[in-house]
Amino acid sequence: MSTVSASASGAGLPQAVPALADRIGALPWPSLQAELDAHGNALIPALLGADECTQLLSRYADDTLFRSRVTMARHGFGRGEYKYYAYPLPDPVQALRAALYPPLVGIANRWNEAMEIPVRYPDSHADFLARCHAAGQSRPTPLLLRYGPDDYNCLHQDLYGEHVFPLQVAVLLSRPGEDFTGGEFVLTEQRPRMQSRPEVVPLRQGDAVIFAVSNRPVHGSRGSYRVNLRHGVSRLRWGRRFTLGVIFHDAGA
Ligand SMILES: O=C(O)CCC(=O)C(=O)O
Ligand SMILES: [Fe+2]
Repeated sequence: MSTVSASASGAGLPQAVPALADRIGALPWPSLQAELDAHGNALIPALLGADECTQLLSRYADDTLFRSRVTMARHGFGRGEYKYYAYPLPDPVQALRAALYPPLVGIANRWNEAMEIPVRYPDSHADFLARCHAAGQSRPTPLLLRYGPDDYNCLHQDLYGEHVFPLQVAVLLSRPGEDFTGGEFVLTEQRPRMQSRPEVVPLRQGDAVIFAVSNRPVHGSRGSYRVNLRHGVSRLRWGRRFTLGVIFHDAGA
């Protein structure tokens, strides 16, 4: 296993923190996959350490890293803002995107089969991106979001063109209760002929949530059917909240 060394805070010996790809490889994927099948979302506790979170959010103002900035209120998306990273993605973002994709491909392919969607996904993220880019979806979609008091993110789906990878990941970079209150990660799921079902995912700093982008199959007594999902963030009561969003498909012009 390759490691990068990081000094432990306070007294004690330096601790070796496994590189991100190794940490992702060592996650309990069978149970995460079962959670995704059952609920359409799965929580990875402490995927990033506090230092990694701080590093990422502290570079929000560095515009050399980003291709564009979106003021959410201007588009009716909510309140707050976000920035899309430019290529080349900074190290941890690229590593997260490349390493989280392979363990999700099997679920994505299985879900498409159950929903009778003919698209199947290649094993490597580079190959999937080549498909996006060949179809004109070549702008990077990973993003950093920033919320302040009273900011929120309306329920939405991150679709950017014909090519869609059906799962995405968000990592909370701030500390609930200390950096902000409110600002909960919310998912809704609409089943045919039923009212929408809400779900709140309780995230702590460094936790990641894997969730369905727009559709997933649910197995019922008469076979499987397709449900429609959206995600968003409830209103912050105070403070500042940053999130890293990892979307696997790229965006069209
Ligand atoms: O800030 C959040 O928790 C939600 C971010 C989001 O919409 C996304 O990552 O696609
Ligand atoms: Fe989103």
